[in-house]
Amino acid sequence: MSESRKLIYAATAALLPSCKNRITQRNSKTEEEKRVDRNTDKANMGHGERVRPSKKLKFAVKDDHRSSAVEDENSFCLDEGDDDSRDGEKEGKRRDFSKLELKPDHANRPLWACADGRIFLETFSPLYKQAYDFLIAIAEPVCRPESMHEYNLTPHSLYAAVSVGLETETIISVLDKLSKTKLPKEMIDFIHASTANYGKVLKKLLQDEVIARARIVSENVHGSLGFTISKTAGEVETGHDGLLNEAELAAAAEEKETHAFEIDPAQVENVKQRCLPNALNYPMLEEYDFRNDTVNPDLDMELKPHAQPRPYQEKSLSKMFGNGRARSGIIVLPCGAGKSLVGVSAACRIKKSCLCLATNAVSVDQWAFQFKLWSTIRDEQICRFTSDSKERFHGNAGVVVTTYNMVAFGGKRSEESEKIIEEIRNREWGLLLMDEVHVIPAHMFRKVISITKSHCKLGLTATLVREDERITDLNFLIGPKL
Ligand SMILES: Nc1ncnc2c1ncn2[C@@H]1O[C@H](COP(=O)(O)OP(=O)(O)OP(=O)(O)O)[C@@H](O)[C@H]1O
Repeated sequence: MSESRKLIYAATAALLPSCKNRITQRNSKTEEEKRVDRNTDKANMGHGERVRPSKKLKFAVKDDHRSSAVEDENSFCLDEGDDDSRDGEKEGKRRDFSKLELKPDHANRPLWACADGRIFLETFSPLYKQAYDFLIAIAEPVCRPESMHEYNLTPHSLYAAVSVGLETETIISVLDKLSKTKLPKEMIDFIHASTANYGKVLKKLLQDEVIARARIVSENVHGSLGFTISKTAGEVETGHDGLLNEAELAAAAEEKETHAFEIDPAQVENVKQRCLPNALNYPMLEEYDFRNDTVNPDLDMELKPHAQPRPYQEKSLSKMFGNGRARSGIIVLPCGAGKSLVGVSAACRIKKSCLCLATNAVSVDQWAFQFKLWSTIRDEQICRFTSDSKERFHGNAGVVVTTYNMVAFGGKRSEESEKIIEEIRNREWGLLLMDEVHVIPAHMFRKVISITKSHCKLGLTATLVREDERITDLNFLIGPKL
């Protein structure tokens, strides 16, 4: 794999409840988006009920994770031995806000910020929209009854925030401005702990034997530590700029230096594992510097003029492409919100070969149709690979749409299928586009990820709620929620 693979590390301290097993869902206030929200409420949230995973599910996932290690161990979630009355008592304490110190003008402010990292947003506040945009950038949505929505600060949500250019102090000061109460010290400490080491950990990582061995030393490096150094302008997600003063904006937009080193593609999974909370505890983002990838041929494909991503689709894409590279991760949009256009837009920006994985042959046809509908891809550049359609694209680069099963299948294949799967295995894919990631078990991800070589992985889903215990950590296998 070429040198364009970049790994960006962010230090976090896992002190707060994990984002695992929580619903994440977009919200918006336009009429069109409200319609979409209603669909999602029905589909995912049991008509507006609070949706936390069942205890059974939580335990199953915990067990499943014993070796792959995720932040659940640091979670404030209730212990397995708790009975219902203790659950109720603890929940009661968690919901007791009487100790929070109200600011005099609290009525004008939309947020309640709690010491345990939970944040509640009043949906009737005039500042709702700005606060919503800001919270989506820094926290995980948990649930959204009609008048009060709940969010949670997590290590992953905070490292995603700093990695798109938000400064630690900006996060704290905007939260403070929006909060009805003085920000709890525990929350401030947590934000510092989760973000302080962002971008400063490469040296530390290289002290680890596994990671040091995985490193490829390139000639084009500077400085005694041998990192490649590049400069990018920090970016602030649009939508909450109005809440920041000029100094904060300037700080957030300041030019940033990125230090990087390359690792052996065969070692990617090992390096990721070393960075998990049970080892070095530096959760990782994976980025693809597609503009500087001269090894893989370009795919001549643009969005058609009628393809105009909606603001929330654009927002998801800007999180993925925020710093000029393509960041691996998961985009969560409600049913019917247009995930296909988001996927096609991502492929059109990267302009390299794209492998699109769907759950069944009908979806494969729909994805092939969506590529042709929204992009200028030529018929001979896109093909379907299912048990009924064994197509191959012409030229150096193209899009293959297939199913998870077709790629992961371990049994005997027809000669024709064998040739196609060989091509899929041998090619470097600019983008691995994965539909419906919430229903795909972890072992299937691991298999398709190990069989295929992709620079950027984008998962699409309407919900991150775990459907059953087969699904382990999507953050680890694909990337964080974007
Ligand atoms: N920006 C847009 N402009 C116009 N139409 C759009 C846009 N985005 C999506 N659509 C349309 O909205 C409909 C739903 O899109 P799509 O099937 O991609 O949704 P989805 O998020 O994949 O839904 P599901 O989760 O149900 O599969 C489609 O008819 C699509 O053409």
